[in-house]
Amino acid sequence: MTYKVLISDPLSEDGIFPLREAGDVEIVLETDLSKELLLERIPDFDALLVRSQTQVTREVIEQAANLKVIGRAGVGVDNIDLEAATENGVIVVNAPDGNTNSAAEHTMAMLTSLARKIPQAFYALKQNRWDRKKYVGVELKGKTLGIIGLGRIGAEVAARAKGQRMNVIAYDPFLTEEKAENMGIGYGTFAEVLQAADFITVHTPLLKETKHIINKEAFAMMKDGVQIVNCARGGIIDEDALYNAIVEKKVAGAALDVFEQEPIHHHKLLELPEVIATPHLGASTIEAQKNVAIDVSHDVITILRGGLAQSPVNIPSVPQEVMKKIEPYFYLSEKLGAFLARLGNEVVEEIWIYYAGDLAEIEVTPLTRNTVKGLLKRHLGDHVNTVNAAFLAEKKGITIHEQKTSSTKGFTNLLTVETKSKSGKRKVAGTLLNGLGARIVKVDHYSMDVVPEGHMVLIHHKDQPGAIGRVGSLLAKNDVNIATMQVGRTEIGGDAIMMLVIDKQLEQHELDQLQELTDIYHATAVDL
Ligand SMILES: NC(=O)c1ccc[n+]([C@@H]2O[C@H](COP(=O)([O-])OP(=O)(O)OC[C@H]3O[C@@H](n4cnc5c(N)ncnc54)[C@H](O)[C@@H]3O)[C@@H](O)[C@H]2O)c1
Ligand SMILES: O=C(O)[C@H](O)COP(=O)(O)O
Repeated sequence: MTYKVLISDPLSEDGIFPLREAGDVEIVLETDLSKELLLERIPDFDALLVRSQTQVTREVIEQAANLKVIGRAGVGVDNIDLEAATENGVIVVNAPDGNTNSAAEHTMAMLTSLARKIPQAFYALKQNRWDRKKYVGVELKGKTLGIIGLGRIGAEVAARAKGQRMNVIAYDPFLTEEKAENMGIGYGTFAEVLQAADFITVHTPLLKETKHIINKEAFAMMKDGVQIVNCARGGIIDEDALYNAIVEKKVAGAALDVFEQEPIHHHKLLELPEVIATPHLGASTIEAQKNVAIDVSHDVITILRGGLAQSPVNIPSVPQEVMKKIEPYFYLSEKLGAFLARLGNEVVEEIWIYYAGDLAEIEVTPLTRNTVKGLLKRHLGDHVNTVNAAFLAEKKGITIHEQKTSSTKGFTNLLTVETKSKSGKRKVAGTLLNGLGARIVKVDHYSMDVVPEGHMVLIHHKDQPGAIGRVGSLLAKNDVNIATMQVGRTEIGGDAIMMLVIDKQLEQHELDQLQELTDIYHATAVDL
């Protein structure tokens, strides 16, 4: 199988070597695609790799019939419609660490340039103006830097600003006084940081809650002559409010790497001499581009080959050590879900997934999603995956319960899946036998020992002499070879089940014939 990967923004050639070296990946490099061309091309691709330029809208995602993964070689995913990706089962991955250092260094470069008016002085010099009086700056030493958003980049900026002997004060919803103290910086509320700072730098993502957090009211709280840096996202600062605050001399200067609409043309903020700017260059270093391209390429290949991503954005990430523990149960969980889906045609209303033994000791949410995926796939097809399984179940009105129990029934690990529909409950349980792989060990209240794969027939019958023979003869007459057979009963002469593994898929008329046999109540074909 060859996976087709479209790279639609410029990515480091040195960084995409994992894709180049993969024998099962075909890369198509087409940057600067118009919206129309992207829509035309996208249905052919299994993966899309972007930076911040390509707008991966709902329309693009819905058009992308084969798309499994969108890789963002960088941090911000505001150019990707995450909701649409999740709904359509497309995994989004990013490279959150690879450009942190570059973005922090760029912020410091902007801060220093702002304080010393370096770009303005350089521009004057280029125009043959030797103007030493006009470009007198201020020192950073002893000034207070207010940081809004103390994540990866904010924290790196804080460390560097301390090196410049600045006082640092920060606000972040996850920052406590104690944490700030350990980092050797001050802690403040949003308002306190704005009030205390000589320079303010923002390092939050652009979210509903952070859109225009630096607005008219925020500027009013700041010191007169404050200087602002934004190397995070346009839209965190209200550009109109910033423009007015500069014109009114409330703000002495601003350094902007990002804008509300990019790319910008003839932006009014650039007409102000107090504003310096770069065209979204925070992550534009050889090192950062190589790092993010490597990280995202690895994740994209892993996902295409059915593995779990290191940095997923629209599904919770699973730490490596947890992944190692749950991976062996992945196959079993999906097969149990799929088995139950084929047991009946009733509308499932609720699903319970019980984890016992070794399974009760580990993080099981990914297994729950995988079980639900197995269950939904019968009717929803390959469109269902671990990203959208829970979402689709909810849409279909299925409530999912996940529970850890101590009831192992003598197994070292036991995964039990139960569904409830109007006509009652159905149950299947499975285990992973050391060295022998997955087994179904219970169907409803009957004990079993069956490998969950291939073509199976589950037959409910009356425990009577001859019932098994009649089934065997009929299948033989239809040239159906039986690979294995298991029989379970509750009491002698009572209800019983046969579970047959056969070498071919049964036709409907063969199933009908089985059901017509004496003492046979019902036969269900389960093809896994
Ligand atoms: N200019 C560039 O080229 C460039 C490069 C890399 C990253 N970025 C951008 O920089 C920003 C930060 O990236 P990061 O990797 O540090 O992200 P991060 O997720 O590590 O940190 C973001 C922090 O913002 C905090 N936050 C969220 N809402 C907040 C609020 N209302 N007030 C205060 N803090 C809030 C979060 O708690 C988190 O700690 C992102 O917007 C990212 O897209 C830009
Ligand atoms: O969010 C990011 O990683 C930065 O804004 C970098 O964006 P870019 O990859 O388009 O330079």
